[in-house]
Amino acid sequence: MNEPVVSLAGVTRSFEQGGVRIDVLRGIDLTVMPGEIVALLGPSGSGKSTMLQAIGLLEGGFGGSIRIAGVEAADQPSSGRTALRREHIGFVYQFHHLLPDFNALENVVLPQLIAGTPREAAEGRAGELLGALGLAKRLDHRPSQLSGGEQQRVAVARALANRPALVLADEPTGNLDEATADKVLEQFLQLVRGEGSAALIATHNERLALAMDRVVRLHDGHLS
Ligand SMILES: Nc1ncnc2c1ncn2[C@@H]1O[C@H](COP(=O)(O)OP(=O)(O)OP(=O)(O)O)[C@@H](O)[C@H]1O
Repeated sequence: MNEPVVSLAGVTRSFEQGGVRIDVLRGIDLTVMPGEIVALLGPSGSGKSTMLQAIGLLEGGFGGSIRIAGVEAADQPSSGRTALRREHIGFVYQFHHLLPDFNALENVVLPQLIAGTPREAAEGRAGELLGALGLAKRLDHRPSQLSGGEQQRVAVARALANRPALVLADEPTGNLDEATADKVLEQFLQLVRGEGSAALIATHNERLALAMDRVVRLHDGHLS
């Protein structure tokens, strides 16, 4: 049987603010299988970003078990968690976080070079991904020379560049107008499906969530 790309068991996270403790995640269980696209819904402040940070191994402070590709993150030293993240996970945020001094192609090439891909292959892959997202004529544009929707599409290509088994997306179209958001999300889903990656996508948009394979809801620190 296939191994889950991520499995969470009893994941907890609390924050202390001004002497008050807030239990944001109170025992999250979730399994995502290879290629599965899951929508993460929940009201503002329910902990969607916190949950994605847990899975992305970007921060500590979480209780419970987080397994990425079968490996228990808590058993790993910091270098092991970084390696797990680099090897298996791609991120798309609400804001693109592209490097402003590099053009679209370079922004997608760079993470591949860091991962050890030869330049020619990295450029070929970046060109293909950006082409699939309709950006073939924008390769040499810097982020400031791109529209918001185009910037997010470059961020999508960058997230997929190293062929991650899992893409984590935190409101990836949250700062776009509705029509652009729909289009970008549709292209994002199509590309992720084509690549065979799994994805966990936090969104407020119930309608867009229905285009995904499964919907999970975060409420009062629990998933349903
Ligand atoms: N570093 C922190 N210190 C204290 N409290 C925090 C911290 N990070 C998050 N929180 C709190 O945890 C709760 C969940 O925040 P989170 O950003 O995960 O929610 P969200 O569901 O992603 O919200 P939104 O949909 O508005 O982006 C919020 O009440 C927030 O104030």
